[in-house]
Amino acid sequence: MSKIPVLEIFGPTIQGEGMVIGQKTMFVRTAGCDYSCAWCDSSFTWDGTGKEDIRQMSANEIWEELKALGGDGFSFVTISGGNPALLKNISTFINILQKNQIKICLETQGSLWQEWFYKIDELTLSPKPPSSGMTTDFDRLDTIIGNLEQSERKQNISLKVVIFNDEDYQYAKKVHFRYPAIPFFFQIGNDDSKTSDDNQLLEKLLQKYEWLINKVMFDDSLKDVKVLPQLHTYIWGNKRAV
Ligand SMILES: C[S@@+](CC[C@H](N)C(=O)[O-])C[C@H]1O[C@@H](n2cnc3c(N)ncnc32)[C@H](O)[C@@H]1O
Ligand SMILES: Nc1nc2[nH]cc(C(=O)O)c2c(=O)[nH]1
Ligand code: SF4
Ligand SMILES: [Mg+2]
Repeated sequence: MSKIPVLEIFGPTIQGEGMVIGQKTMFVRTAGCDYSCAWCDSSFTWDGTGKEDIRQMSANEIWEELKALGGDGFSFVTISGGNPALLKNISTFINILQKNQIKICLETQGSLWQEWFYKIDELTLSPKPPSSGMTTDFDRLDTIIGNLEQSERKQNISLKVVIFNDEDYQYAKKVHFRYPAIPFFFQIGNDDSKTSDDNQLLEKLLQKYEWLINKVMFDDSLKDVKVLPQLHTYIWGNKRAV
């Protein structure tokens, strides 16, 4: 059976971001990304620094490890990366989760399509703003969102754009107005994702969160949007695998 490159399996924890923030979940983090965002908080998945920790695992081995870690205490698994959408064979893992009545959440930037997206219960598309240094291929994103909308999966997807500055904010608005029917989340960016000084980080993130809330509050062109922090960083700072 074909293998999946896995960097982290952890949980139970809470989903710290986006459409199901607060949800109790297990996490599976795959290796490899087709992007290289300037501020990526999981750059060990693609910059070579996590290379030694990559495990080539079968879908069944991942499932067994999730059960060993989470026991009977979970019904939700979040797949993130890197970009899990690089991996066609995740479908075998998804089938195992579905067979076991586990709800599935996926984090991806929306640069690549996979047929197994149809099986994701909470699919977060997170196109990247200018500060990332990446360029969004909007034709690709149109195709992904179009496919899911046509298959009546609209209620299973959301858009989440990370904001570091005014230019990112303008980009986020452009994305929201392009897909007005898709639930939209602004997420505050963490520009210090390596520090271990939790108190200083928290203070900084709270200030930035307030800055972003104020922008949205006084922006009449934005009505039906949500503004969120990365909740897990407020609790555990930049700690990995939480
Ligand atoms: C590490 S990425 C992995 C999934 C996928 N590659 C993506 O970017 O959507 C998971 C989420 O973390 C967000 N993220 C990455 N670095 C961040 C940072 N420094 N501050 C806030 N959010 C960040 C991404 O935008 C994405 O929504
Ligand atoms: N608790 C927690 N919530 C998260 N939401 C998205 C994450 C990610 O790195 O994709 C993440 C993560 O790493 N931890
Ligand atoms: S797309 Fe996601 S994993 Fe890839 S570099 Fe950007 S934030 Fe990191
Ligand atoms: Mg993260």
